[in-house]
Amino acid sequence: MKIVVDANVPAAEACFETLGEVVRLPGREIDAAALRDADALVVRSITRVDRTMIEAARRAGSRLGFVGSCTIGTDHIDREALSEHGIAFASAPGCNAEAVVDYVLASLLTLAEREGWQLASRRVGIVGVGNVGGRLLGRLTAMGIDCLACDPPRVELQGVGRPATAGFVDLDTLVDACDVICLHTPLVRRGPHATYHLLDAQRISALAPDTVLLNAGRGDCVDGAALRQRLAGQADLTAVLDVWETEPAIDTALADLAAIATPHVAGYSLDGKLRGTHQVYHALCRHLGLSTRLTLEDLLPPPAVSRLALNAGLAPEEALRLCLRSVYDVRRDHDSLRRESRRQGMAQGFDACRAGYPLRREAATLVVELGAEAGHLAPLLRGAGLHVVD
Ligand SMILES: NC(=O)c1ccc[n+]([C@@H]2O[C@H](COP(=O)([O-])OP(=O)(O)OC[C@H]3O[C@@H](n4cnc5c(N)ncnc54)[C@H](O)[C@@H]3O)[C@@H](O)[C@H]2O)c1
Ligand SMILES: O=C(O)[C@H](O)[C@H](O)COP(=O)(O)O
Repeated sequence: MKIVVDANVPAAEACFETLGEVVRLPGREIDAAALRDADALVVRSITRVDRTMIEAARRAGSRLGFVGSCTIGTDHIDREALSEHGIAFASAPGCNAEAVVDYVLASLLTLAEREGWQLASRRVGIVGVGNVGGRLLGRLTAMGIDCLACDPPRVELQGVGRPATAGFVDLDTLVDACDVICLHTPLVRRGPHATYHLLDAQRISALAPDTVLLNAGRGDCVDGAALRQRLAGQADLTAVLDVWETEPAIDTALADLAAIATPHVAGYSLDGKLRGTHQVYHALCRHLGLSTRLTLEDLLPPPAVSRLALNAGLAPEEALRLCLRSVYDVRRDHDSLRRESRRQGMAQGFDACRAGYPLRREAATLVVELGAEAGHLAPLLRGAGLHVVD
């Protein structure tokens, strides 16, 4: 059994060599020829597994029977074509959702520090309330932050056994009423809830001055040219962009105008990536009728920083910023994209930052000890997802 695996999939040998021969290839170079004698393909989101590729592989005699994507997003996969060719598919729902929420909190706390405001004074609008948006809503609400949510497909599906959507609003209401807008929608090109350019030129021009717009869903959900125009012309918005149109050759002018610009790494915690690999390994074992031998715990090392002790003297948001930065500092990712895109050009710099991504863990891996005088920090820190012990 031959399994072709994207070179950026961590722990691929540990997982997939228990099932067959593993062949590693750069994700952007995996094509039909690479699949000629493959039984399974394991990718992340940069390999386009489309009809042309699948049909060319089949014409070349490929016996490909399984495709797995170790990611949440699946817009790079033509699932209809896979199913027509009898190829099983699995993705990794929710795998890196906690990491994306860490990214959002780290970004908002960084902006608040830079611009001199408090997160507690802002109303946050969340668009797309699935694994990522739902966790974000949960953490922000637990932190006492005022939130609005928008998810029309979820509202349509509500009923027995589905999470409540009472209080959800439509997108224009959310855009009107929120100081911070966080996009966590998948890329859907067609249909009643299409998200392609969900934030189009009209909605971008309707954003109130001082709005923070954060996109960690998919780049195509925002009209990048319209956003660039607004940022260049009025300079009254703050953009936090992790995802972009035309990655990795993204709009350099837009990246320069964004307050925080990162190379599609919001979900790049080690925990999130390994969870993605493990979910796909699990699915491939099931597909082959085999039992799994490895648990996620077998793959995860202990965190480099696991404990922090806080005493009196820190304001609540300052304490939270300090704790989150000890697990993840978004400024490092922003700086490395600036540096590498200048050094190597945007497309190569973008991919280099991702391929050489430093070790990052999730907020939940940090234990925060609070001294007797710091007990009042507990609700905010716990709400933000940290493991607090008094
Ligand atoms: N930047 C990153 O590193 C990163 C990491 C993980 C996921 N993502 C992206 O974020 C997306 C969301 O992730 P998730 O795990 O929450 O997915 P999910 O499928 O659990 O949730 C997506 C939610 O968006 C909603 N939605 C769909 N169309 C909508 C619309 N028109 N308006 C409002 N809401 C809409 C869905 O109903 C669903 O509740 C993924 O599809 C992926 O593209 C990016
Ligand atoms: O969809 C996802 O899970 C995320 O966008 C994920 O972080 C993508 O990672 P990549 O495929 O870019 O390595």
